[in-house]
Amino acid sequence: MISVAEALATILAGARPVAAEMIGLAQGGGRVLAEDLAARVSHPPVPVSAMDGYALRAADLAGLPAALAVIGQSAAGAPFAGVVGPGQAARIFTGAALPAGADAVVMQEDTERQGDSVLIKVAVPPGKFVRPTGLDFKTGDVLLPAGTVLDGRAIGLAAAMNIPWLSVKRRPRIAVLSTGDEIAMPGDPLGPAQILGSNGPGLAAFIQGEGAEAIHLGVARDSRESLDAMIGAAAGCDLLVTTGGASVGDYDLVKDALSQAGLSLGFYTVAMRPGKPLMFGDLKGVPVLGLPGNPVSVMVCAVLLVRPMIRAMLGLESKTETLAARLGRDLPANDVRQDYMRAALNRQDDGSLVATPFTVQDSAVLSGMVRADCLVVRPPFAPAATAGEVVEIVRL
Ligand SMILES: Nc1nc2c(c(=O)[nH]1)N[C@H]1C(S)=C(S)[C@@H](COP(=O)(O)OP(=O)(O)OC[C@H]3O[C@@H](n4cnc5c(N)ncnc54)[C@H](O)[C@@H]3O)O[C@H]1N2
Ligand code: MOO
Repeated sequence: MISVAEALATILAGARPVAAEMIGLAQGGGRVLAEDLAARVSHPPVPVSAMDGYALRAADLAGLPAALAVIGQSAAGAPFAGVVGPGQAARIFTGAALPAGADAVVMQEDTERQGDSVLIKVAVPPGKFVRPTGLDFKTGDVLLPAGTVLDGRAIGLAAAMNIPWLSVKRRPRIAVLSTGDEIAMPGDPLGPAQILGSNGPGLAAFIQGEGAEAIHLGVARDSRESLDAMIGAAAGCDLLVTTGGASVGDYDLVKDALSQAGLSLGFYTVAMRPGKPLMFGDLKGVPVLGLPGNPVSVMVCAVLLVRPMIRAMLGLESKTETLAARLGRDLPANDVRQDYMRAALNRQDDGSLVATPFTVQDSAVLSGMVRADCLVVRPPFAPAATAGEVVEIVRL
């Protein structure tokens, strides 16, 4: 059995970075930029008003109120072509270009319109309520560097930068293979001892959420024929994740089937709970992560191993973030396996976090994994701990 840190290092060493592809801007949400994005325009392109009001020359407001002749109007998209001279003003609206000659804007609320003139009741300095050219950004500014994960803010900014196409990292293609004679899929007719397969759908959703593409190969039966046929379908993927059939029972055939198919084994069994019968290797250029069948083991391994692997393939920081929290209850001493205990997380009045591991930690209890806010990390051979002690947690 190797340590979790060794297992992770081996897995990450097997992650190959994916290449780039071009997509339309509208498809960019959640994708990772492969190249720096530089603005192709300045924003705003010309000085514009930040308010509805009057564009004028600040120097005309030495004596108040000041009566100015209104000589035209500038609306967003329909600028005033004339020049605002001394003693003159132009009606202006938010986002409209500041007319030549004007150097400030007075808000409508501080004015009184009187036919063809306007009475200005407040003085403003030059530049007031004027957004200068390039206030937001200028042509050539690199605003979104390579490696940015594009969220709504970034997509909006790219649009404002006049970027219709994006070079992004290709989504890693991850094949998911569930195994087991007992597995039926939701909606299937159920035999007497069958259970519903949660690992495939759960893993696929997790993988999609991490910015990769999940390819569900289906459920292999506990036979070499079925396994051999389905393993072959993973050729060309960036990673194959199997679930189940990883332990030492008579029907745990996944490792043998993969070995026969040409797997070069990296490791088998990791000192972690859940997730001990974990396997990693290389199948003719496709990294293979063999997870145990227990649904909680699968989800914990997804968080701790599959996520970093996907992030490494996308060129993103792969280290799992941990936080400090106080224990909400006493815990016994730990054994040789690093424990990831499902726990509730609450914030105390003083702002500190308290993590309370559930009393049932069975790796078959998926509802507990879903109820959990975090995993409490217990290192191998950690001594008994009392409530209030500081522990490391991984938020879910
Ligand atoms: N003698 C030993 N027995 C076991 C050991 C051991 O060290 N010695 N390790 C235990 C641990 S820890 C784990 S974890 C399990 C892992 O076993 P397998 O990977 O072989 O998993 P299976 O036996 O195929 O399944 C375990 C459990 O999970 C259910 N399962 C499987 N696939 C799915 C699925 N797609 N969706 C939902 N549930 C699934 C399956 O029905 C079993 O109940 O081994 C222990 N035994
Ligand atoms: O390692 Mo198993 O995943 O403890 O249940």
